[in-house]
Amino acid sequence: MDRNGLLIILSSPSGAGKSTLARRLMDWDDGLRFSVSATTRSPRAGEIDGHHYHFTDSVTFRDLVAQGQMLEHAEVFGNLYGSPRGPVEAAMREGRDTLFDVDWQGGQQIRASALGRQVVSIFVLPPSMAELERRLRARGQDAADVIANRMEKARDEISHWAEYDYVLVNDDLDETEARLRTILNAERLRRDRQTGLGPFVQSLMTTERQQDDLGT
Ligand SMILES: Nc1nc2c(ncn2[C@@H]2O[C@H](COP(=O)(O)OP(=O)(O)O)[C@@H](O)[C@H]2O)c(=O)[nH]1
Ligand SMILES: Nc1ncnc2c1ncn2[C@@H]1O[C@H](COP(=O)(O)OP(=O)(O)O)[C@@H](O)[C@H]1O
Repeated sequence: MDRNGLLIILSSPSGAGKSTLARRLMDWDDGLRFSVSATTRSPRAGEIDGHHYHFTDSVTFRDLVAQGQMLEHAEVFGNLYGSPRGPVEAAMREGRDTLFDVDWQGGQQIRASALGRQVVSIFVLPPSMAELERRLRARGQDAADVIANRMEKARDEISHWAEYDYVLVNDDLDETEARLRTILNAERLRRDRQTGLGPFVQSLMTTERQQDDLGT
């Protein structure tokens, strides 16, 4: 395929809504591939191994890193997280766009490696810190100390907002999803302009020249 797959990075402080938004984007567009991360964190209730994350132990995780099998990796909230390289490279060969749910460290590493591809990075902000905490509690997945730790780290994550191409305040979920779709549609047009339109434009210009040659 001659189309270049986009690398789409979604980051936010924990609880701002990026997993929810990522899921909605995947439901909207079945051409998009989600990069399933590996992590040493324990599964939450309802999380499926191989779907939400590849759950693993730290020895295995470090082996994968040593073998160069991680496109990027980082320690977040005391656990290791990383994006396996193989599925991303396969998606790129197929010309498919890949969506990453990673923290700011992952974002920086993907931008730096980039695999020669167009990178689109999006940072999601909560409408307020009080609403962020309310969402973490309402999610009902984490113990009080885990939530406190995530709130403490939220400002560090937010401090990296300016490194991103787009910054969205996730107040109304439908509205934020609509904005994400707009971003994806526009970035795909930009990609097609760069990679797919050259021969077409060339053919238009050649047609015109042939008409000139016939004196029309
Ligand atoms: N660098 C990096 N960060 C990741 C990866 N997967 C998840 N994260 C980040 O790790 C943080 C914690 O993720 P998680 O434990 O699922 O908690 P949640 O964000 O509150 O749902 C989030 O900021 C994720 O974006 C990854 O593969 N690499
Ligand atoms: N715009 C929104 N308004 C209200 N609740 C939201 C919104 N976006 C997400 N949520 C809820 O907030 C909680 C945290 O969202 P989640 O997607 O798990 O965040 P993250 O992946 O960034 O940690 C979930 O319970 C989710 O349903």
